[in-house]
Amino acid sequence: LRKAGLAGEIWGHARSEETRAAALEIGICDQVFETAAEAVRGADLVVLCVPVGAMGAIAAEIAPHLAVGCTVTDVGSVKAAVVEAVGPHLPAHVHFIPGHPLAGTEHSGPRSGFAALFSNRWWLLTPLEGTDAGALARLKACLTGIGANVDEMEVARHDLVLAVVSHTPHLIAYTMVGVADHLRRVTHEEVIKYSASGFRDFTRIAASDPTMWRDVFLTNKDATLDILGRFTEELFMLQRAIRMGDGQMLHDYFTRTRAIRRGIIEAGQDTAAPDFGRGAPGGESR
Ligand SMILES: NC(=O)c1ccc[n+]([C@@H]2O[C@H](COP(=O)([O-])OP(=O)(O)OC[C@H]3O[C@@H](n4cnc5c(N)ncnc54)[C@H](O)[C@@H]3O)[C@@H](O)[C@H]2O)c1
Ligand SMILES: O=C(O)C(=O)C[C@]1(C(=O)O)C=C[C@@H](O)C=C1
Repeated sequence: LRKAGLAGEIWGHARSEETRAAALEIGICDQVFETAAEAVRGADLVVLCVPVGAMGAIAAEIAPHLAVGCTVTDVGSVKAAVVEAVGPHLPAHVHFIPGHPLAGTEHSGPRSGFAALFSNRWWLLTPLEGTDAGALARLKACLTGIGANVDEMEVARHDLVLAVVSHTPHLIAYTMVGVADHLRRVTHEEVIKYSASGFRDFTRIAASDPTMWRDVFLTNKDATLDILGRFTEELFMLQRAIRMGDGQMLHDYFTRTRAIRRGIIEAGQDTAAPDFGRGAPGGESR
């Protein structure tokens, strides 16, 4: 927002003195406050950026302090749970428009942010019934102004789609790294020492914030369990093909998945390109 010149003043809140000081030091906030209530005073736009499970408490705290006509949005990875937790606290004189940028890294904290993070990435909005058209248009203009591609989606559909493209893949990465860690004890560290790039990508994902991902799975339970069930069925099918020596089945399957990957690249949605280590000041490199 700052780089695009889209905000007059940016005020922030974080619980720890260290995080507030970092936000001032790197210049992403003009002022920081010890409470969320102080940080939202007189704001045109409020963005909630806490783990999904913490959204409700923050909404309750800020609700009495929100200006008339203010837009409240969020960046939570799950939408139904946020709508349920935040919506009831907000007064009728504010516009609540839930959102989710499909961009991020395994790093946390203000020093992991960088101006190009949302550039050419999807930012999904899940407007609720009766959302003010003017407020929605202003928020969209703001997000496209920072380089994001904005789309609208219905809340339940968002949670199902994200269970496929983000939540379940994270669970699989966590599991695979757990399996390797268990094996490491048997193989005297060779697993980690010789891990090839496929496994290294899994370890990057599995290094993501534990609180954030705990909340994702606790709040997008049904969709994740549905996709995980389908994943397990496919896995058993592949397991059987390996056991039976069914090379044709394996080849056909991998040909299909290769086409999906190529489709993603052709659509310009390849996320492998950014160098997160370089792009995230202060963040660890991959
Ligand atoms: N990291 C990603 O890849 C990514 C991408 C899209 C959306 N999101 C969503 O964005 C939100 C924030 O994630 P982030 O990656 O910016 O995390 P982050 O760790 O950088 O920031 C979260 C902040 O919330 C604070 N916090 C945690 N629990 C809190 C509580 N109970 N009360 C008040 N503050 C609390 C933390 O101290 C931290 O300052 C989450 O809802 C996450 O699901 C993350
Ligand atoms: O590349 C990463 O580190 C991410 O996992 C980012 C990622 C994802 O693509 O799944 C993670 C969670 C989100 O809610 C949005 C984006």
